[in-house]
Amino acid sequence: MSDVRVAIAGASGRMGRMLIEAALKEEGVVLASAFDRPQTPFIGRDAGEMAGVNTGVQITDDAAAAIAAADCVIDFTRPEGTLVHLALARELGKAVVIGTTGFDAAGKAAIAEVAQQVPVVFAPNMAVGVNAVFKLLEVAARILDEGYDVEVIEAHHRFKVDAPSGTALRMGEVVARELGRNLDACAIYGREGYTGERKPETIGFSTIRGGDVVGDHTVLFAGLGERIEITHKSGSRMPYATGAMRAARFLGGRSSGLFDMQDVLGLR
Ligand SMILES: NC(=O)C1=CN([C@@H]2O[C@H](COP(=O)(O)OP(=O)(O)OC[C@H]3O[C@@H](n4cnc5c(N)ncnc54)[C@H](OP(=O)(O)O)[C@@H]3O)[C@@H](O)[C@H]2O)C=CC1
Ligand SMILES: O=C(O)C1=N[C@H](C(=O)O)C[C@H](O)C1
Repeated sequence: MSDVRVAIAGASGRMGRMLIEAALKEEGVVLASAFDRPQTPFIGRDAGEMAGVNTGVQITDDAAAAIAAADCVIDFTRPEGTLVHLALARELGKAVVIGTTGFDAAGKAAIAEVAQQVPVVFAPNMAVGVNAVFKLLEVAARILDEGYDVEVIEAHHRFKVDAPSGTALRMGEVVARELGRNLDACAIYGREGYTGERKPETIGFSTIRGGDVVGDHTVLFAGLGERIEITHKSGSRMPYATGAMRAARFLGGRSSGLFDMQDVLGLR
């Protein structure tokens, strides 16, 4: 199979930098372009500068030209930016890997619609370990289907803008699906004041924000007399970035369709 030429959106962001580094290392992937918003001070600088590498690819503020130069755009930015880049990818007939979290229902519907015309991987967490945890949660929920309260706890760095994390929400969705519940109806996002006793069918979410925590997620199944905790801790952003490269390679040769990392990793 031929190399996949990737365009990195949000090139100077935390994930953008990591994605550039991963693209330079990953076999079968070529860094075609990198772009960011016009106001960032990194426009015109070499995409590898922050990793101490000269790539010959300059960060541009011309998203359309950057996407046109690639087979696949990899986007970890913000929902509003991703939707603009997605529309450009559709016009230009390019594949899209979306790692951005925090979409509302309309944003998710827009992604599904574009995926009818171009291939898209859309996943809140591209790390292999987290995707393994999604499978472990299916098994745990099937076994612990009665008498256990489900709580999802996540911690991230102080700069994160959405809560709960996309990963925490997906964990809640996975467990709710296995338990035959609808997450929209049973989720409790934080508690305060006189809450009354916990309702057994609820799935609670707790969010911690602080310092430079890369990303920790725990799903707690709490029964009377025992507790089971399934935890994933990220020590680096590189597993997200290498997962995104796998996703870009997975899309090579596909003409349309909406996929997630479970598809990419063959875990479906
Ligand atoms: N799926 C996964 O595996 C992972 C997903 N994420 C998600 O990726 C996203 C980015 O995270 P992170 O890298 O930490 O964020 P950063 O804020 O560090 O980077 C975001 C980048 O996108 C740019 N940007 C912001 N708003 C827009 C916009 N409206 N249009 C175009 N570009 C924009 C920023 O530019 P500027 O600096 O000018 O604001 C910046 O370069 C988040 O949604 C996060 O939850 C993160 C890690 C893993
Ligand atoms: O913003 C982050 O940093 C992360 N965001 C993703 C999420 O919202 O789940 C993935 C990871 O937890 C890091």
